[in-house]
Amino acid sequence: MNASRPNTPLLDQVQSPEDMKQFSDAQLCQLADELRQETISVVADTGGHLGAGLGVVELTTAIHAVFDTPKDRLIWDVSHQCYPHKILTGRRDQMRTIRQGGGLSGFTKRNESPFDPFGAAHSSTSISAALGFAVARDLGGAPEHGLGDAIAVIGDGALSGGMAYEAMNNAGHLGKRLIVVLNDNDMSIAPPVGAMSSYLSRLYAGEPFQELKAAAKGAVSLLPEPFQDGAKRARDMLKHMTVGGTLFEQLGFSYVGPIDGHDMEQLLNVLRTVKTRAQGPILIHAITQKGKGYAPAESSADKYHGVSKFDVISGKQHKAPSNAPSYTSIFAQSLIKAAEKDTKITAVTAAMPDGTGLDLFAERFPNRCFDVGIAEQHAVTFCGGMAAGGLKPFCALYSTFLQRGYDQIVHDVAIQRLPVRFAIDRAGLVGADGATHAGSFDIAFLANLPGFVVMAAADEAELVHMVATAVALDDRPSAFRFPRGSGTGVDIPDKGSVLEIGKGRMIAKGSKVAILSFGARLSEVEKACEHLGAKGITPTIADARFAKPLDRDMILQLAADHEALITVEEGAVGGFGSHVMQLLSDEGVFDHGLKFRSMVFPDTFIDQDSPAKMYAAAAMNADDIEAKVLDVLGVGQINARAN
Ligand SMILES: Cc1ncc(C[n+]2csc(CCOP(=O)(O)OP(=O)(O)O)c2C)c(N)n1
Ligand SMILES: CC(=O)[C@@H](O)[C@H](O)COP(=O)(O)O
Ligand SMILES: [Mg+2]
Repeated sequence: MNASRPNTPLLDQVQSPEDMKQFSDAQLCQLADELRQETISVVADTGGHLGAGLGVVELTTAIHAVFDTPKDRLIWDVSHQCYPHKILTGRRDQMRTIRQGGGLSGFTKRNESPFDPFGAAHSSTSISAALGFAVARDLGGAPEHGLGDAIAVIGDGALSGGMAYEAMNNAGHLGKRLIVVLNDNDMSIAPPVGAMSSYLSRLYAGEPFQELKAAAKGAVSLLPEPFQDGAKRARDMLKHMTVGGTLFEQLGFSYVGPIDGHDMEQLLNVLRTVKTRAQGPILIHAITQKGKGYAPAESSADKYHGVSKFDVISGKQHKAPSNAPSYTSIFAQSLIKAAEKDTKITAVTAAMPDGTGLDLFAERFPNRCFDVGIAEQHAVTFCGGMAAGGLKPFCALYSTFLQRGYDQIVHDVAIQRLPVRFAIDRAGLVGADGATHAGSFDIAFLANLPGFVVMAAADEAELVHMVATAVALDDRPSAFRFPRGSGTGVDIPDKGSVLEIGKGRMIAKGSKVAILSFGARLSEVEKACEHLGAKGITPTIADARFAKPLDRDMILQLAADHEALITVEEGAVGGFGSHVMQLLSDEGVFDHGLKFRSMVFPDTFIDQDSPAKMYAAAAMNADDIEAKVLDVLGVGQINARAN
């Protein structure tokens, strides 16, 4: 814990936004300052998402001061910027548990507070959800707190996601009262990309910001004509403030801005006027700074998007030492090596260049690396097009975000049997980001697609081989998955070997029970078998490598040679184990009495914790595997432990 806590006399009086209502504007300014210090102090102790929260401190304070939350529904896009919001909405005392087991979520969550009307963590959903609340309000839906205004706060990065436009298209057509605040800090996780980002910059680049500030003192003048009393004067002023009809106006929104999202006076004036006068959809364009008010964040390249615990004075983060390189870096290095030899290799990231390691690839091959923004659907089809055009695209996405592009995988890749290579990072349970970020479903949703090759790396050496295999596999789509974090520390081959498609490998020959692992649980399987060995039980261990196509020969042989077969995978039901079961059933193996167990994630969403504890909750650690073996062999756990 950082020694001193900030002095927060006003914040100490706020248990809920209701308590802010009697504050003067000057006090609200001070409250925002205190909120910023408190946010820094919390995240220094816990780690988590910091830069985005610091950028919306004034916005958060002003929205809660002006609007009537939770009756007015405030929806944070992605919601990684929600820490100040949580502090103001009755959760300050629990903030130091954030992202930990049993603690607060790092994102908004419906079951955590009525002030979180809609859960988020994946991007670009806020306008759709807010529009849903607006329609529910107008059609008489009246849950617990009644329904007031619907307010979406969406970042410029999130605005690169297609859903945001689908929602604006619908909202502009419906014409319902809906408030969208565009929190434009000219940053995503990495610097933002794309034509939309350039467009937003043009909306304020040439503007004399100080003049705007002055103009905003009379906030009414910020509003478009329908809301103006002095229509003519305001129209003239608006001409200075926007670059002619904005895209948002063309879509049917009233556009207000750009305004200074750190100027409380401006924000309060604008929000109060919007609250009083808005009729249809309105977009308030607020210019903010990611990391605002904390020098180490402001000056760092990533604006302290996501940080470990850190020292408040120096800003130095306490990163846990690692004994092995990360899977991500092994993937990136392997791909770079392959791309040095094969000029057809390209790589695509959806706004996660650092997270996927493609920042390294981009340094080496700037023309062959594409950051498409938060646009996973486009990323997949874009790769489909490149593959159809004769390139060898690697679509590098986190498992959880790949979910966004599923129809594109089916329709634009699999049905056309296009050789897109999916490098699926963050497969399995990821830890502090919790259920929204768990990579649980990709095995199931890919292995059921005809023609797909689906691999999982048991360790970082295997990952090197799988990259080589994917490069070589040029007649159909393929995917290889690997977990978040450090590898196991095995020797890493200089050069990957191309694996035989659909062939697993034997790790250890034993008897009675065979454990067939798919992916990175293999080390836990080996640990379990060490313990079992001490009890006189020596399972056979095999690494399947492929969930599709299955190694039929190996699986049928394991079934023939053992009393029991157990599959283990880091994924939900419907994946590898289900395919093995289908094979065994089709081949009539169960007719002859094979005992079969499939270890998969339970049918629940597992909340955030350390990965080891999440795997314990999923009953998939070494001791769970050991217990499963004992159970299937009918050996009592207690007796076995006593032996
Ligand atoms: C669908 C999806 N893809 C990727 C991400 C990862 N991600 C989380 S925050 C973020 C950047 C968001 O930028 P912006 O909306 O501008 O918010 P800021 O952090 O700048 O406040 C990204 C890419 C995500 N949450 N959801
Ligand atoms: C909010 C979000 O989606 C990302 O910031 C995510 O938390 C990053 O996760 P990694 O730390 O695994 O890259
Ligand atoms: Mg941003």
